Amino acid sequence: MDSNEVQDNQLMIGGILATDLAAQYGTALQVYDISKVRSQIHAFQRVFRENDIDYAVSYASKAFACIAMYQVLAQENAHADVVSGGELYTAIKAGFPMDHISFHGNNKSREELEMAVDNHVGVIILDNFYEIQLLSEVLATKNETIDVMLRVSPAVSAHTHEFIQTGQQDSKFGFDILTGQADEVLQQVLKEPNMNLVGVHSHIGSQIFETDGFKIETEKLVKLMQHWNDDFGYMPSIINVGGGFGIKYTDADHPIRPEDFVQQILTTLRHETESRNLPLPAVWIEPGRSIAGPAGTTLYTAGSSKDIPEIRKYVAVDGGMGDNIRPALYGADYDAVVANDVHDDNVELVTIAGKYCESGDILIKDIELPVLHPGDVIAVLATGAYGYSMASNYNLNPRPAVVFVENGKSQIAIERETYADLIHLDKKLDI
Ligand SMILES: Cc1ncc(COP(=O)(O)O)c(C=O)c1O
Ligand SMILES: N[C@@H](CCCC[NH3+])C(=O)O
Repeated sequence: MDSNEVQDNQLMIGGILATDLAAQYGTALQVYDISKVRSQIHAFQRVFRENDIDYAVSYASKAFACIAMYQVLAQENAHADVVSGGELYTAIKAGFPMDHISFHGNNKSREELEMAVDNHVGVIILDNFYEIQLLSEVLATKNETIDVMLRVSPAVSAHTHEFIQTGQQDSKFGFDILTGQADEVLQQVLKEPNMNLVGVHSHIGSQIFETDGFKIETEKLVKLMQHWNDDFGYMPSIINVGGGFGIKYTDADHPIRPEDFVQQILTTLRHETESRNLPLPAVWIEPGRSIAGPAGTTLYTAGSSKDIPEIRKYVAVDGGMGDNIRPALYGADYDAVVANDVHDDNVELVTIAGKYCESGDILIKDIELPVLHPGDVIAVLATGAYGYSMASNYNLNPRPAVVFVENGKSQIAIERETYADLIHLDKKLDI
């Protein structure tokens, strides 16, 4: 952990004592140090500028989105990709510039497409043939035109958990290159009178540590550009390489910096386009985890414990799989500190369990922490991506509050759900 974040053995987040945040807002609490969000966006933007390549840093909303997050993204001139009417609605309510939105999804509904067209989103990323038919009808009815990209599946198997691989040939996303679907869709879309094809998209997966997959992906996209130009007279002006840059969760992870993945992609792109005598396209990226993940910390309060001699000591916290499903879903590992006692020689091996009625509700298995007492604040680190955004109300537990901190100031971004919120859609039976 960054030593600047510890003062007098106390964890600081964005210049504020974590224990003060816990006391002020309660736990479980999702905290974002917004300066980290900003600086990662800047780092991505800098790489493009240094390489003199036209770009968009399009944050993948699915990692974590709320009105305040879209406001920060807009302040930093980032784009955003949305994958649902709900994400689009939230961006609209935040006043996010619609021309900076890319609309993704492998089964967009007619209503979602109408919403995207009515709000003039920047680009719709087409994923399947049915969607083209729907969008074509929507555009004709409304007499509108829109920019589109084609999502292709490049047959790159990234080295990551199989649940979060997406670029392999056997994937539900995008048009397959190898079987000729990508060529077929290209010809179809070029004939669509109301669609303006601006580029090609692919995404190979998430939490990737090796650069090889991105290099192969870029080579394949350039090869596809050349093939489309030679055989169909179409040259994409944008290639969107998706996201997936891996981050450090524990000391076992040794990722390169997220912006260094982009440098590798740009170096490959320049080499490939020059050797084929092709124009350099603009490059769009869609980082989610690398922007939101390291900026997030979840604060919990330690409660009960159960010591099974010679077997394991469990310490339970006031959250768990409802606010972070990743350990249960992917076997994901996290690191944690005791916010009110970061460095202490008196440590013990414990397992941090959640409060949900599920044996698999374990946040961290076997971690050495200073001896815990009820009331201690445990901070689980790097929880900013796919934590709150995948949260549930399992066991009818309210979802935590989300707080943004920066330069010593904190502000609620999402209120803690109340019990009343939990039942606000319920109807009493009258039969
Ligand atoms: C199409 C697309 N773009 C971007 C992302 C963001 O990926 P990550 O959060 O790993 O950067 C995802 C998620 O895997 C995705 O499916
Ligand atoms: N939810 C996944 C990533 C999903 C990526 C979406 N395409 C995770 O937590 O790692």
